[in-house]
Amino acid sequence: MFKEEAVRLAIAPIAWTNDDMPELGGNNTFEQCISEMALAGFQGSEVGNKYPRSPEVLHQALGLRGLQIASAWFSAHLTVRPYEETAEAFVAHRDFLHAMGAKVIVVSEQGRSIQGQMDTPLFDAKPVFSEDEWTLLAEGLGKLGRLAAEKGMAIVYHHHMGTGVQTAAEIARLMELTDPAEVSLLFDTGHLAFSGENPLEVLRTHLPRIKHVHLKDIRPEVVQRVKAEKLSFLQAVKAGAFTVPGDGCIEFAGIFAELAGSSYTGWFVVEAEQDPALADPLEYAIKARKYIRETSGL
Ligand SMILES: O=C1C[C@@H](O)[C@H](O)[C@@H](O)C1=O
Ligand SMILES: [Co+2]
Repeated sequence: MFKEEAVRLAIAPIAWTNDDMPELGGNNTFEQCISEMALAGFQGSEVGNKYPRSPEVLHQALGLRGLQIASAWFSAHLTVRPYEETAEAFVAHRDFLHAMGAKVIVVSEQGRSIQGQMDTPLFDAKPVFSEDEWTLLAEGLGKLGRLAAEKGMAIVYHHHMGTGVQTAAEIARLMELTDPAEVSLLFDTGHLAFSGENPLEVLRTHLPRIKHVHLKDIRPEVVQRVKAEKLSFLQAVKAGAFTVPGDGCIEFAGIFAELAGSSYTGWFVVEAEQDPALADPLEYAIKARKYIRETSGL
């Protein structure tokens, strides 16, 4: 179904140790995490809070297990802080990822984001950007895109629950305001479904700009609870709102077919943050790998 060598499969360390809540999986080591990724049949990883920041040390540990770095998250604050502050942190992040051989840099604007607030209801309080904020975001992302291009890399914007770019309309606005040569898009199935969007429609609308894919599923009964009980994003994650592809309600067969028929090349990253005490990361990684093989042929 997929063209040979077009797509490689990675898995994010967030199922082993959670960057947003380091107490989740606090006992899981870096070595256990990457060994289990390889054991489950993955070729790549994103970067978690327990990963060594020395490219040499990280290369050595990953190389032993046949893994590569696909990318890593970067929090931008373009709408709330001077551009130079974001740019300085971005360049350090870019150079680390470049040394690791990654081609894309995941960027998410965190200005007025509620994703890290434990008690703020997710469906009541997400930021809605003003015209000035949209301008700051679009112009700042354009500049970050040019900084990425200096190293032959691209930025991929991560739409995210609880942020100013969450809905399909907000994604469309951002894509309109930015230059495709400077700003590409990350397609995260789980965040779109959680927000009430149809992931396949968003994929079809923006396919030429998508350069990175996060595969996560949602448990609809938990999403209902999040709305009814006014839970926050972090409480939703702890309650099990996200799971691996095939374990929730998202229809992945159509999504894989659409991507296979396109010119997409790059990584698919299984990214399903759950409490590792409740959802064994190796068991779920194996489950995801099997489902992707059966549904996409990868
Ligand atoms: O890509 C991601 C990175 C995480 O830190 C984030 O909260 C998660 O939901 C996600 O999609
Ligand atoms: Co994601």
